[in-house]
Amino acid sequence: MTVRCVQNCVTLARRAGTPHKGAKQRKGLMMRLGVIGGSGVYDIDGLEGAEWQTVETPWGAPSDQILTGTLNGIDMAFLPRHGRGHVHSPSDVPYRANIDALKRLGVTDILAVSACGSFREDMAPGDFVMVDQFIDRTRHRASSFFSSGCVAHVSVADPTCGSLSGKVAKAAATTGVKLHPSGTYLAMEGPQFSTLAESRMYRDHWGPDVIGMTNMPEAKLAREAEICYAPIAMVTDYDCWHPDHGAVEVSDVIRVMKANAANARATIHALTQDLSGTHAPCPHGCDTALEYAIMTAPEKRDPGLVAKLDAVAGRVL
Ligand SMILES: CSC[C@H]1O[C@H](OP(=O)(O)O)[C@H](O)[C@@H]1O
Ligand SMILES: Nc1ncnc2[nH]cnc12
Repeated sequence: MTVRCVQNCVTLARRAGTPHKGAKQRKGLMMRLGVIGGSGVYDIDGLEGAEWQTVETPWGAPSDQILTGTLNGIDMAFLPRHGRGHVHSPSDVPYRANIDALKRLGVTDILAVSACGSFREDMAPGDFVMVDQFIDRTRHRASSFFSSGCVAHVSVADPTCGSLSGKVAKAAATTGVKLHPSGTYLAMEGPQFSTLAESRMYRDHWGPDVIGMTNMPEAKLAREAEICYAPIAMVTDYDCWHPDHGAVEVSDVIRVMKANAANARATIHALTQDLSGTHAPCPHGCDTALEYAIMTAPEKRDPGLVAKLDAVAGRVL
């Protein structure tokens, strides 16, 4: 199935209280849970009415088709960040198309699953970290939907949704995995892993807890699209700073990733069992991030760019 410009249809259906087939009956705004699967997580099982949908966006094609359906009565939309078969390098993931496509499908909340290296002895391979801060060292990626012709500035002081992250943490805890409730993720450009000097500098002077290549600009774009975003980072290695572990090898990462992926799937299942299916107004304001963010006067806006922003910013344009 191909979805083109469905934003208005989705919004109208949700406001009219029309539940998605198989979804729980709801009062208020309907939740649709988006899951972005990282390395090792290319699908999720158990969806009722599962269908891989092609979604077109003004920002190009997303990483892959999007798997929709319901899980424990919750509307779901799953997108493998690197595509099935891991075809997109971290620098080339179409981050804007991915977030736009999820928004276009009516996603209100995103659980972002990622592999990461650790800078802390006590964050060991196999542990999960609820990331709540970022240091953005990416350099070659479009990091905003907005630009000249429609300028907007959203706050990313608190770049993740504390409310959704709390629910994800509770779900992850049911799997028995060791969970760290807070952590700072350094987003590097990649695709090479860090040099020893970089790894030591990050660890000794900058203070991040984990390192990965993909959560930026994803988190910033989710905020611009007014979607609650909860990243869960699954530790696969100690990066290269650790005297007992040496360089990061993909073979080691893949071995740990397989166990992590099973725990990620269990977390997603537990999360859907705990959700009501309603997206209550976000207490942190994620879903109103654009309220006062757009600076460009209406008569000065570029109509072409405004048209491209129909899904992510249609609420305020
Ligand atoms: C396979 S290790 C490097 C690779 O894994 C992570 O991807 P994701 O964040 O999508 O799980 C990391 O960021 C790198 O892209
Ligand atoms: N050490 C590391 N650095 C960057 N990305 C990673 N993904 C998994 N391990 C990583």
